[in-house]
Amino acid sequence: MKFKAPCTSANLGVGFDVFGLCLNEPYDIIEIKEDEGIIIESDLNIEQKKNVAYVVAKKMIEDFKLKGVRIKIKKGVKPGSGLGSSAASSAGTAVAINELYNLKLSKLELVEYASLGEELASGDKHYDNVAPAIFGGFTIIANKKPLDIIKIDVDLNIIIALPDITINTKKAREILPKCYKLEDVVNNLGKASAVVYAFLKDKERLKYIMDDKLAEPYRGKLIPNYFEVKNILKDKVYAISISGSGPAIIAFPKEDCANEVKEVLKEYYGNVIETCVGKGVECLKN
Ligand SMILES: Nc1ncnc2c1ncn2[C@@H]1O[C@H](COP(=O)(O)OP(=O)(O)O)[C@@H](O)[C@H]1O
Ligand SMILES: N[C@@H](CCOP(=O)(O)O)C(=O)O
Repeated sequence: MKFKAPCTSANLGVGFDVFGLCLNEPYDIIEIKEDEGIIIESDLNIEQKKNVAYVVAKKMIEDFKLKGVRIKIKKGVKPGSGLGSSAASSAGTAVAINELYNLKLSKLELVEYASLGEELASGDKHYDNVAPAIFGGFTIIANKKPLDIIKIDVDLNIIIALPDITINTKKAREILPKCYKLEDVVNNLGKASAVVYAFLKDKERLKYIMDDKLAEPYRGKLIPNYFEVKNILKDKVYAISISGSGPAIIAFPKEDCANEVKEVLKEYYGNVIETCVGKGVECLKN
């Protein structure tokens, strides 16, 4: 069987560890078949037990007493880009094993299995990439225990800039403060609520994505020219922000400004991807 496992953009500015958006591309291609034990082949230069796909497969095989799997992963985006590269492989593996062995797990259960990969990759069980990778669309982690995810279908043009540096999510989490000022927390609460409304009814209010006080002030400095580019583009986009922990930047261009936004991002960062909202992991071949 063959699956498309999409990249995702977490946080969307003010929704740290809560908001996530599935992208139509880039994506991993995951091929799976029955085998003895666990065999992971990937184009990453890491031993198989360090591959997020391994920990997800191991737990599912133990829990359901399965024979085993051979999984081949072709990466669509390099790890440490801020586009949920590890989540794409984790989510793709969970969905692929579910389909191969006809386990009939719910999406919430699949997100729980996939989150084991995120724990390995970033040292923290954050669900904001694996949730949209499995559900598609825009997702909200409403509660972690028990896990409750809200999915909203959205339709938006997206431009991603991929600066040519790597930011390790684990390290980008470690540089964040352990305590915040109440006014900063209140700022994000109000604006995150408005972003949900924006996705449902009023795109103009996506502008609140751009006012994050919890992560961007600390992480923006790690991305060359980030604040300058954000300032140049702020009136040509509904919103622009760091994607996940960066360095990728996600922009939602206004309808008549897409080319201009693309050109500015190209000029600063070279590598630009135009895409739209994705549907989550999809089976390409049975
Ligand atoms: N299948 C995989 N795909 C991507 N990264 C993986 C995979 N397996 C293990 N990793 C590890 O996960 C880490 C990348 O995760 P992270 O820094 O969160 O980047 P990203 O935001 O791209 O997921 C790297 O240390 C990488 O080696
Ligand atoms: N909420 C997480 C999201 C990390 O996303 P990634 O794509 O950079 O792995 C965080 O901001 O740490």
